[in-house]
Amino acid sequence: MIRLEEVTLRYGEGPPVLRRVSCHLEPGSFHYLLGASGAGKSSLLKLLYLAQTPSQGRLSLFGRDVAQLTRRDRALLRRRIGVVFQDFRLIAHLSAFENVALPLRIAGEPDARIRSQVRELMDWVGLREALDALPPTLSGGQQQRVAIARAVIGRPSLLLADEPTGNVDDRIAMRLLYLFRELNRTGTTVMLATHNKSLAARMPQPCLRLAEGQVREEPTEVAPPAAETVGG
Ligand SMILES: Nc1ncnc2c1ncn2[C@@H]1O[C@H](COP(=O)(O)OP(=O)(O)OP(=O)(O)O)[C@@H](O)[C@H]1O
Repeated sequence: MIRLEEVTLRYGEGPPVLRRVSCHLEPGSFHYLLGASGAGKSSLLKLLYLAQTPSQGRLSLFGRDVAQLTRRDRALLRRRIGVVFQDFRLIAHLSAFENVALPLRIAGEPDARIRSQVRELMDWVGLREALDALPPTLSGGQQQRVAIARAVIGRPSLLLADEPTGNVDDRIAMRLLYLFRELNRTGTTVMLATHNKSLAARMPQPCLRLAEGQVREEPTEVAPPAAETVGG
């Protein structure tokens, strides 16, 4: 699904953000991408959604060397990737409903199916009341959930999410993790960049850690069971 071979990424003349990174992620896998602020998590995700190209080395997605893709191939491949951007990138003049519906409209789904699927998903992420709202009128956490719904509604082959639970409380964050896990169980490969190690530990999955330009696998942490309440 994702193969990096000796991939180096640098911006302009700056120091390398990734240094000769090699790794291979199987189709259907689910990884957390961990690392300190500035370690390069967003940069790695940008490579994977084809917003950056490796300065050196080879990146393959869905079995294709991305350096060999035509513009049309890149566009087609991107349609198979759902992305949750750190800054959401919602379309300000479209309602929350229409933002989420967008991938289905592009895919030419019939109106009735779009209506029912968007409503069901917006219910799940707790935004039933916000269907008609314009993104700038929503809170950061609500916008983040619209962005997540838009990224997953088309059941992408690959979901890349950059800090997708950064703006919501723990209860909603867990609900979103369940959503990602369900998507993964039906075949989507998931990579989720997060600072929130304790949340990740509550739904353990293999971890990749970025540090000093290198990616390494890290043992999966498991959260201790919640303390029992007195008298409960
Ligand atoms: N467009 C850019 N031009 C130049 N340097 C950049 C650019 N984007 C990122 N960088 C640099 O690359 C490094 C990695 O940044 P990146 O945003 O990938 O880290 P991150 O791990 O996602 O951080 P955070 O957790 O704070 O989002 C940083 O030193 C950053 O300054």
